[in-house]
Amino acid sequence: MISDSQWSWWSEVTNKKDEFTFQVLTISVISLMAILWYRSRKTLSTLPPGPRGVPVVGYLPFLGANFHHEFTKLAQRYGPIFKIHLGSKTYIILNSSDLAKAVLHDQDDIFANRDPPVAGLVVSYGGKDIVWSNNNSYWRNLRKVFVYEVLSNKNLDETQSFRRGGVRKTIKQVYERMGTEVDIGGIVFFTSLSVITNTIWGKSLVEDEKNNDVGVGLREVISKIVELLGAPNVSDFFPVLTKFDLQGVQREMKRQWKTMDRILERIIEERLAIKKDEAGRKDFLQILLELKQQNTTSGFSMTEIKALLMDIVVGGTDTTSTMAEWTMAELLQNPNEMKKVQDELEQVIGKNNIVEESHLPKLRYLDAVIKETFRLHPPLPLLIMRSPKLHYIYSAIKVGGYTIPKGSNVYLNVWAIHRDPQYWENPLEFDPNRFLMVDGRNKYDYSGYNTNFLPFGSGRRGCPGVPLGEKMLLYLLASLLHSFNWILPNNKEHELSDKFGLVVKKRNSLMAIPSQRLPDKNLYM
Ligand code: HEM
Repeated sequence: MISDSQWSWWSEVTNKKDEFTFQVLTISVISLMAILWYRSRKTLSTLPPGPRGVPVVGYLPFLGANFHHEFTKLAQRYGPIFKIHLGSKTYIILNSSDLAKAVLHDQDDIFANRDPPVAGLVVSYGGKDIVWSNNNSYWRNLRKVFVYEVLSNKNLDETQSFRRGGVRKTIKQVYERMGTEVDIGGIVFFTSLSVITNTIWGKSLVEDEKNNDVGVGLREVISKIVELLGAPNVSDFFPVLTKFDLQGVQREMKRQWKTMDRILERIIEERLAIKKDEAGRKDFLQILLELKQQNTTSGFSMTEIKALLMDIVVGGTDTTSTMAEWTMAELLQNPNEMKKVQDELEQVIGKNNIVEESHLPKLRYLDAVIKETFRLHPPLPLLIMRSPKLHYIYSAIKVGGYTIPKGSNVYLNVWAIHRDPQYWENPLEFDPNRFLMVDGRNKYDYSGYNTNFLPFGSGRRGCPGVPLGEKMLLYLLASLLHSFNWILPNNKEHELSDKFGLVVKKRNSLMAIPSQRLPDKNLYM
């Protein structure tokens, strides 16, 4: 038998061991908690700086209506990257070319999601289009088809005559109004709409007599859609309030979407009723319907076709016409530049000829003027908001040495980058020479490869409509400037202030008076 005394050493050791284990455990837990606390503090301390707001609403009450100006002022105080709380959401605002590169190029895949506004979801059939889909296989497929099968060089060449029709019609209309004040925004909008709809479905709603009222209505619908997409909406800042639709944005967008949807359905139905061999030359709609019938992986459903058409009509019309208006406004403000552009047109095209798309690659100075206008007035000054992919953990995403908090949205302040004296000498001066070729090479194109200049964004979410947008803009402006001389009305002050929205426009419409420039009046018919 073993006596109690024999066991006492064991019980002593065990007790001591327990005590030891307990101590080790306690130290481990405390250390672990300290490490976690330190790490969480470290993470917090690496969040970008930013203005303090008030509880619940954050910085909302202090932010003026022109977001791009406000963000630029805040960047001057807090530096090129700052965070801001608006309602229940956190936004990270990037204001430098290096930071743009970090997001658009170095971590492009991570930052290629969207956080669609309520209005965006309504107009895109619940996020079924390219603009508002997340970075997933559905979006990749839709975008691939759009870029390679719809907007290919071959298709753009084949649809050239449709665009020509739209522009020639405008020249005739302006000719009939020579000597009177013309609303430049109005005419360039109708022309862009006519050119876009011509390119998509071969005939223009604006020109077609039978559909005249539809053409006029369409302008209102598109303008309203773009306005609603850019309107600050309480439901976007406080998603829990979405069902109450306090400002009625969702309700109004549904109304506009229904009108557009009816128009698109009618056009598709009309097209389907025509036998394939009677449809004539291929426009975008024909290409999409044929892709649908092919039943391949790139085949489309009818909803996807409508969502894509919506992207093209809404995404292509307002941006292009806004840019055409800004360019005309800058040229009227800078008569020397206007003269240089018109001299070039005379040299390349001649006064006894009209502009054709084949002339466009030779119009170097006009191209530089348009790029300089894009620099000073990027139509989407904050691009379209990006969101980091959801599965990235809290501390994984870093930009400029700061942590991008989970669930935050990222705005790229292109407006600030385009006016930053670090990249642009005398940034507020209108000087197209910055965009002229040096040693046969142009430092800037629309790809956004050089992140000092990003009017179309860049990377995998950059604008896929560049080839069409660029062509339309050059063709339309070259035609208006070659056919007419333009002066400002005496009684109106000419100023270049802007008004924020998804597409930033001139605050006051540009009015100008055209006069005949070409000797032969047949060149206007
Ligand atoms: C002057 C003309 C235009 C300008 C300034 C412009 C500008 C832009 C910008 C800044 C973006 C966002 C890029 C980003 O988030 O990085 C964008 C996206 C987009 N644009 Fe354009 N755009 C123009 C014309 C067009 C045209 C003509 C089309 C259609 C034919 C078009 C279709 C789209 C689409 C579908 C997207 C969404 C891309 C995506 O999310 O993957 N755009 N555009």
